[in-house]
Amino acid sequence: MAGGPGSGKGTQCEKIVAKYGYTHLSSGDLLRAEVASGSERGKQLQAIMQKGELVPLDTVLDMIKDAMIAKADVSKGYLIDGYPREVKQGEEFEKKIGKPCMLLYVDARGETMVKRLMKRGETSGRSDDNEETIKKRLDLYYKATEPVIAFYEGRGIVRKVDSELPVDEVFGQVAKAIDAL
Ligand SMILES: Nc1ncnc2c1ncn2[C@H]1C[C@H](O)[C@@H](COP(=O)(O)OP(=O)(O)OP(=O)(O)O)O1
Ligand SMILES: Nc1ncnc2c1ncn2[C@H]1C[C@H](O)[C@@H](COP(=O)(O)O)O1
Ligand SMILES: [Mg+2]
Repeated sequence: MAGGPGSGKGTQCEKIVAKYGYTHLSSGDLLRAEVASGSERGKQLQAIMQKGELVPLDTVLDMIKDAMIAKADVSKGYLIDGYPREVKQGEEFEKKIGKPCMLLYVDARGETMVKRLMKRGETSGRSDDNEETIKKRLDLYYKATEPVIAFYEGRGIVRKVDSELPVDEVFGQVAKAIDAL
């Protein structure tokens, strides 16, 4: 699952899990759980996320790998949200874990994403849902993460959905892409 901050990745993942039963792993959620644990590593991660920067590749890949292994016996398939955030992360995933069968690209305009995150910030409790950090996350998305989409387009596995539409209509496009797998 790829898309900018606030594009609707988490929203669509919830609906995918409800319909298809895949194991949803969100790199952001895994990192926030580590922060919430109060560990020393969590404190370092919090400082990075608060600035809208990316945490080190090894940290996030190890967390995803451990979470995948923990569900290996029961999983019908994995839905990974928020990873890869840069091309190098995609390459390392393939070396250490395997090749993805599809990249769902949740596409929304920058202005839409900012509006959604400012609104979400009223209730989310996420320390990175503030104007300054949102701007940094968006800039980093365009610089580091958009090239990931081009990388997988070269493999023919990108399916783009229009996340300017209402949630259920976006999900209609998502379901069509998954059903064609
Ligand atoms: N299609 C949509 N139309 C209107 N609002 C939407 C739509 N999809 C999501 N939202 C709302 C729900 C949230 O309050 C907010 C951000 O959605 P969310 O799914 O949390 O984004 P995300 O997971 O891509 O962001 P992040 O990368 O910050 O975690 O926008
Ligand atoms: N794949 C990732 N690599 C580095 N840093 C990450 C990754 N996924 C999440 N993060 C950090 C940086 C993000 O701004 C925050 C929040 O992630 P989100 O997907 O928006 O919940 O976590
Ligand atoms: Mg999310």
